[in-house]
Amino acid sequence: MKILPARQTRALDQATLQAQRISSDALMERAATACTTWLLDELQPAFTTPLHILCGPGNNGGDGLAIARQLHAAGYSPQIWLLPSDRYSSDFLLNRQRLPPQVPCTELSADSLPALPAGAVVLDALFGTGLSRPLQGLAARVVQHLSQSGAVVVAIDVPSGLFADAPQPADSAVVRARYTLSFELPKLAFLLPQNAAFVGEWTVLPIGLDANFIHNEPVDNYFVDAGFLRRKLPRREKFSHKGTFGHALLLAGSYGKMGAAVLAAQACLRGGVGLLTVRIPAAGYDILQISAPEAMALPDPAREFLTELPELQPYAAVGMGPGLGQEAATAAVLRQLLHRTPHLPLVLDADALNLLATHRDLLALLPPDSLLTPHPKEFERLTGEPARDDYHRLEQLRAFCGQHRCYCVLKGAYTALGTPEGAVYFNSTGNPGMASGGSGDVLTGLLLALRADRRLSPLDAALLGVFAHGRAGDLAAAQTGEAGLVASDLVRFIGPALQELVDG
Ligand SMILES: NC(=O)C1=CN([C@@H]2O[C@H](COP(=O)(O)OP(=O)(O)OC[C@H]3O[C@@H](n4cnc5c(N)ncnc54)[C@H](OP(=O)(O)O)[C@@H]3O)[C@@H](O)[C@H]2O)[C@@H](O)CC1
Ligand SMILES: Nc1ncnc2c1ncn2[C@@H]1O[C@H](COP(=O)(O)OP(=O)(O)O)[C@@H](O)[C@H]1O
Ligand SMILES: [K+]
Repeated sequence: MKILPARQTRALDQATLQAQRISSDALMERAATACTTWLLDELQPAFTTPLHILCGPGNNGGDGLAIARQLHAAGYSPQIWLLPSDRYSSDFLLNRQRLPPQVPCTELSADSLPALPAGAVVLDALFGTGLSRPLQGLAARVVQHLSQSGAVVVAIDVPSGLFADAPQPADSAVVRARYTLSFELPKLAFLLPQNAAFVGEWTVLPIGLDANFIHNEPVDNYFVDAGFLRRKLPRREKFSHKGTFGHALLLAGSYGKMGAAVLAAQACLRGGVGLLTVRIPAAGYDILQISAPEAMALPDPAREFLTELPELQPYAAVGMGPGLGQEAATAAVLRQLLHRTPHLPLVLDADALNLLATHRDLLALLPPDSLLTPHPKEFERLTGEPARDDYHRLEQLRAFCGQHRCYCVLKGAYTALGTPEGAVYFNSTGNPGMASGGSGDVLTGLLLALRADRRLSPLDAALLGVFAHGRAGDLAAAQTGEAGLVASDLVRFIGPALQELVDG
């Protein structure tokens, strides 16, 4: 799915009206119907639940008024609270007129705020994508009142006060929603950790906006769901052989961190690689042979950390990083690797990234289309500059990928994949159960397998790997629970996660 900035959302609105020859109030009615249906199906309030709808002066408020009419028709008793304004949108005014007289409608003021008992349901339809400045005065007072109540807040389109695709000043008043119901496409704001407390659980409700316009509109940001990846992972042909899927080399492990090498190796094998060779320090030889017998071990002459780069000729892709440590001799191995692999697909993670950050001249040696997988701290070391906020970090991601012509997987909830062209793809799978040691090593191994598969472009390999890794986490958590999830569980579910992508 594409992620459209607020200004393009308005153009999409207009394109839909023209393409479908409908009036703007008919589109608003669709949006309201989608929200009302969600409320009745998912929230299932009792007829006695106090239902308050806060309406602003624009089309977001218009949505709120239309939802109120629909809820009234369904037998509920919503109460409307209007934010006074000197200018109302025409569809707001139309829906104000259409409101049955039995629906109570009160103008908000500092002395007239709704009483909100715990358990009341409040629909926040104050401001949506038309927010042009931070909330102040009465609107801010209403938001504060809402935050202090124990009400269940459902934001319509966007929590009021939250910009859909830009940061707001610290301490701005923003609605803290339990649920956010957004139309057609997700907003960038929903995907950033700094907004989690405002957005709550978000859902995208399809309202039939013009697919043609969406298809043709250039964007910087994408949300990757299963539909987005349909048919990107080819099935294994009947007469394929292990050479078809590539021979990967993994450089990983150090004394005390051999498990990282094992996890990455197992994940690479489950990722469908044709052959895997693992370069581990000598002390890891038995450990690897016993825990990943399908992999070939190529022990380093040194016992505890890597000191020598093996011959690279046989390999289709090289991964380096998990459990590596940051010894000077290992940095020298990374340097040799970068010098000798101008055209070999590379996956770099963990200490390989930390070594890049401390030996910054190495960054210039990165072969084009290299794939880096930092978590936010590793990314900060790579850029050498702390991000001001999550939006700034995204700009750093675009700049970094552009400057070094690389793909960079910035890990976390909604992992963000940056491309050399400056696009960012947000992943939709995964869960907090994956926030435990070793999950990243599994990702590295899986990505290495997909980069060794010459059938896949660098972008598709990265998208598929990140998605399947998170999906494996979701499948695993369904059995283990989130707290009980460990990285080896991810390995067990890589196969099923990839198979889902093949089967579509
Ligand atoms: N395509 C779609 O997805 C569809 C979208 N639909 C709905 O339309 C919504 C967008 O509607 P919208 O453009 O009328 O903007 P909205 O957010 O209601 O507010 C604008 C008004 O608020 C004012 N204002 C702004 N900031 C302010 C502030 N801080 N403090 C005070 N005032 C402030 C602003 O005034 P101004 O900035 O001009 O001074 C203007 O009067 C969208 O979120 C969705 O709910 C659906 O109905 C159909 C399909
Ligand atoms: N809250 C979360 N939701 C979804 N995925 C998560 C979450 N927390 C962590 N992950 C995923 O788990 C992995 C953790 O990687 P990393 O931080 O490198 O761990 P480690 O170094 O311990 O292996 C990443 O792929 C990340 O996207
Ligand atoms: K809103």
